[in-house]
Amino acid sequence: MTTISVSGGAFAAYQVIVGRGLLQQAGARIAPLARGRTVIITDETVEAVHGAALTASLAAAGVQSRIVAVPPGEGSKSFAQLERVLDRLLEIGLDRKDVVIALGGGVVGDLAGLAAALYMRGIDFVQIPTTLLAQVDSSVGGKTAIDTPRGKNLVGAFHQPRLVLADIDVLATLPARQVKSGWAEVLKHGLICDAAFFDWLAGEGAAGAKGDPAALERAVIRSVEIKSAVVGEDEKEAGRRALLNLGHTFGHAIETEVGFDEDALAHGEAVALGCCMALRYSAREGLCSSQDAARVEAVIAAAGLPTRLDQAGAFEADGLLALMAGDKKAEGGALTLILARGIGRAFVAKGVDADKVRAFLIAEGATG
Ligand SMILES: NC(=O)c1ccc[n+]([C@@H]2O[C@H](COP(=O)([O-])OP(=O)(O)OC[C@H]3O[C@@H](n4cnc5c(N)ncnc54)[C@H](O)[C@@H]3O)[C@@H](O)[C@H]2O)c1
Ligand SMILES: O=C(O)C(=O)C[C@@H](O)[C@H](O)[C@H](O)COP(=O)(O)O
Ligand SMILES: [Zn+2]
Repeated sequence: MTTISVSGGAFAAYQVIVGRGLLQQAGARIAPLARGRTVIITDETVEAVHGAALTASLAAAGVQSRIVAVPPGEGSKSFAQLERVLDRLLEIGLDRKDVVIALGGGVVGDLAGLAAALYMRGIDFVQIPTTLLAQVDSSVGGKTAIDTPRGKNLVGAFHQPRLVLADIDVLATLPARQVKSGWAEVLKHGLICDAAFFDWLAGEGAAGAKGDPAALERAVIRSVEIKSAVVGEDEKEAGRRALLNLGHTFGHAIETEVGFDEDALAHGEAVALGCCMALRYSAREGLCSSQDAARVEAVIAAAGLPTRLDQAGAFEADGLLALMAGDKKAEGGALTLILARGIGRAFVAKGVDADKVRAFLIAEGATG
């Protein structure tokens, strides 16, 4: 069992606990936070697989719980599901002392976190992430959001959880494609600031992408260490936190163009492709070596993730560029990209020349 503390800035410090068998201990760990009732927000798939274990654990610790389940998938990060969840919380009659528990992947965490941020102007919530992606990334740091047809995560709030329980055992039921998708965000953390971690992920640690629990546990711990240090320094993305967006300016635009259809392209797959594009753009601009860009592509491909635009579909350069200009990091219409001087050496590039990006997108296979 490893405990990582997330602290800094204006938010109350909290613990991320990573280990095995944590779902069964969840009731005892949540009981000190839950002065009244809890509502578990989950999706229908996760409810069927892990809902009973959580409710039993809460009941054994004397904590009352109700379940609100949304349909699985990115489509639930919507105004419609947010309204439905908030209405259910009102119907159940939660008060400000009660606690929301997000049991699920990044979709559930982002939606439940936003509902908790809005409900009575903000109540406590606990994250129990059940996908690799949610354990290494979305459950930590307090970004909550829904999508709109105009772009990813454009409506949201910063609302930090009170506790995160990352149980490696729950990943045993995760489909292989979802493990790989989460692996993309793990690789991203190495690419941002830890070349030695990236080397391990590319070698011995690569077993994690195939579901090896020991490799997964190490990958979750190191990812949470990296992410929590960044969030502690810069909760609201005034500066350094934007590094966590490596691969996302390209990736989010591509996800939006495919209509948030995760059967076509899951978030982690878009991030994998986006990281390859960010490294290739960096190499094209002479910022990093083409060998580094090629190595990143090879490692990402070996993990079974997409590396080339045509693997995600057919795109128009201007459509992608318009979405990138509407990204939350853009300032006064000027593009911000996360680029790299090498593996483990990402940096925030502001005021990136849109004409150069357009030419790059065409070179990547988008139509002009
Ligand atoms: N807030 C953040 O900082 C942050 C960070 C990264 C990603 N995200 C967001 O996270 C979302 C993607 O999250 P995701 O990849 O976890 O997808 P997801 O939440 O849609 O989960 C993927 C699928 O796995 C199923 N599932 C979840 N846990 C399972 C388990 N243990 N066993 C079997 N099936 C299980 C779900 O029902 C779903 O069908 C995107 O919307 C992305 O924008 C947010
Ligand atoms: O926590 C962050 O900060 C991140 O950028 C992590 C990303 O992996 C995640 O997908 C996040 O939701 C993207 O944030 P956004 O601000 O670009 O919507
Ligand atoms: Zn992401």
